[in-house]
Amino acid sequence: MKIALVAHDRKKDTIIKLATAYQPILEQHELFATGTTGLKITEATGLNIHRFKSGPLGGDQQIGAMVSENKMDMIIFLRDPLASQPHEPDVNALIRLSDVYEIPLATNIGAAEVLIRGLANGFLDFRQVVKEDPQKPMSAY
Ligand SMILES: O=C(CO)COP(=O)(O)O
Repeated sequence: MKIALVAHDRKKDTIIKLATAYQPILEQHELFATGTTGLKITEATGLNIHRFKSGPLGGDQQIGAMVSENKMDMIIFLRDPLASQPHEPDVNALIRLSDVYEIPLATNIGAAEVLIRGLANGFLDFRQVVKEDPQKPMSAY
């Protein structure tokens, strides 16, 4: 599965802890991240991560482009709910597109843990079926 990891600055420590705790699961998948998030996770864990641009420089949109092609299977996006972001429209666009394509997306650590455990237990296997027709959102089936 293709998994995106993104965290705003005050959530970086949290996503590093998450990636460290679930490294044995995550390393079995293809990982993507926005620039700084990916760098910090790789430094802390050694996980192999494809890094896009930093979020404010377009990284969220790059992940969104993969979603729009139905090429992303799960997104962990630890948003900071207490700080405004200069690229708020990009953040909202990524979340909206994930809803369009029905991509499982967690915006906090509690939901992220459930998703990762679900991933390990095959709950995301439906994504293989969806990807057979990359133009079709899940709801079209
Ligand atoms: O801003 C972000 C997501 O909106 C994250 O970007 P960085 O991982 O580059 O800090």
